Amino acid sequence: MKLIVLDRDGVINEDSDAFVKSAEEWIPIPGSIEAIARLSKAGWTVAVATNQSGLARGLFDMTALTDMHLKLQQLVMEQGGRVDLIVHCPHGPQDGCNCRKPLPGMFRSIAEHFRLPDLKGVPVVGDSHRDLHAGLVLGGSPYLVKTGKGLRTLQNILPPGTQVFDDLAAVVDHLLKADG
Ligand SMILES: O=P(O)(O)OC[C@@H](O)[C@H]1O[C@@H](OP(=O)(O)O)[C@@H](O)[C@@H](O)[C@@H]1O
Ligand SMILES: [Mg+2]
Ligand SMILES: [Zn+2]
Repeated sequence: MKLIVLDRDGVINEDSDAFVKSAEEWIPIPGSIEAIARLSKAGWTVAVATNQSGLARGLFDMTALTDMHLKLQQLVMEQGGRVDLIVHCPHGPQDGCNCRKPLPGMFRSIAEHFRLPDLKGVPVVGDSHRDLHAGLVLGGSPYLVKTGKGLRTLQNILPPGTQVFDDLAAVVDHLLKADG
């Protein structure tokens, strides 16, 4: 199974230090929607794993989050692709959950959803260290993009084997070329 796991804010859509709180604020990064559709059409299964502490912080509610994800799905479907699974951590930093990246809970859920024992070799694309670390626990291959918080993340040591690309579109170009 050709599975990829994407972080959301800063990889698919523009991030904000003020959080992305509504569908109106949810703006795709140029090329990302088309990149997801290209993966889909090439037979890849696309999952998203996103920390959404804004829920715990009371900055937005589940209706707003659902609207953001419907917008994502709609835009990708208009390009002939689809997002197969979106999982989110609704908790805040102090809630002690096991799903908030860098903890691997969401990645375990994704593996279970697709009946996989782990995520060995599955590309995990993020803009923050926590995205890369969470995926590594199950054997994911880390990809850092320079969008979102990526340039900041690049200032510090990256997990061994991390591949760095300008954006999600460049990651997808690389993966589809390797697909042959
Ligand atoms: O990049 P993903 O995981 O898709 O989502 C990140 C967002 O949930 C927010 O995560 C927050 O981190 P804290 O939750 O406050 O540590 C901040 O970094 C916000 O700027 C950011 O929008
Ligand atoms: Mg992010
Ligand atoms: Zn959580």
